[in-house]
Amino acid sequence: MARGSRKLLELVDGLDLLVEVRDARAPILTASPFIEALRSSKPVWQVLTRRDLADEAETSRWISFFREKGSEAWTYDLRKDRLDGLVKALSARRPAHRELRLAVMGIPNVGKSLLLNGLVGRRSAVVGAIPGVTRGVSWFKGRDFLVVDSPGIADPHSGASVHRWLAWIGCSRPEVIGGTEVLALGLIGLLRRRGLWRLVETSWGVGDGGESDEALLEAIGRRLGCLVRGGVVDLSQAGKRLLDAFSTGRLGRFTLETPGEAPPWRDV
Ligand SMILES: Nc1nc2c(ncn2[C@@H]2O[C@H](COP(=O)(O)OP(=O)(O)OP(=O)(O)O)[C@@H](O)[C@H]2O)c(=O)[nH]1
Repeated sequence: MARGSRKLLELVDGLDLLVEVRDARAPILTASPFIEALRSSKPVWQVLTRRDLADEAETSRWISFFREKGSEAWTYDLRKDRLDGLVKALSARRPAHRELRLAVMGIPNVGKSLLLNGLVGRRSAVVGAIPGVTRGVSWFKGRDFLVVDSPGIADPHSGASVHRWLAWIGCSRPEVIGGTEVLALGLIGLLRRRGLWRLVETSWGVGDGGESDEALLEAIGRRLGCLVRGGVVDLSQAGKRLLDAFSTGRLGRFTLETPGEAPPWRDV
């Protein structure tokens, strides 16, 4: 087991609550199996980040889905929203004689740091060791709660398909699954299969006329001026521009999973 996960596991006993961060555009894909295993021993609340990048109606469905399963659930644009609702709900859980102790957890790059900052304000208010709770971790003080800093935990057992989907939404690096161009071609296939090509067409005016994925990547490169000497398209640069624009929401909002339906990345 990775050192970070082991440390967290030791910590969990001393915590009252876990706040799991997931990406609103793919809440099942970005779940952490490590946290799932702790669900029977600790309450787990969900925070779906990147509300601003996901389809609004789908996000409402996901929030209802989690609440129906008995978990508190919230969604935020962590770059802009105030976290008043979540902070109030956490404060209401404060035990009588001490602060509530919680951890913000999740896979890498889902927004844990921004959430922690939003919960505790400026991060300077570090609290010392808490008796009976593992040493060597940092605690930050919120209004009625203490939050422990924790590393991102990637699932060590997840396969190439999961990494590919995570990379498409910016939660894994392209190098992990074969490089920018391969990843971009895979994304083009996904956009076409799922009726999302309209995002590219609306933003960049590149239509899908039934040509190959490679030809579409070349058309994007040409449209964006990703050219090398002799007017040849730099496919790697074109792929990077497509991946960046999709994952950061510059092509528009999307959600890749629907509650109650089998996650699409399982079959690919
Ligand atoms: N648009 C948007 N971007 C977000 C949101 N939440 C996080 N981000 C962006 O996502 C990136 C990762 O956010 P972090 O808070 O660093 O994520 P993390 O989970 O702490 O990352 P690790 O430390 O790598 O595990 C940053 O570029 C954030 O600005 C959100 O709600 N909306």
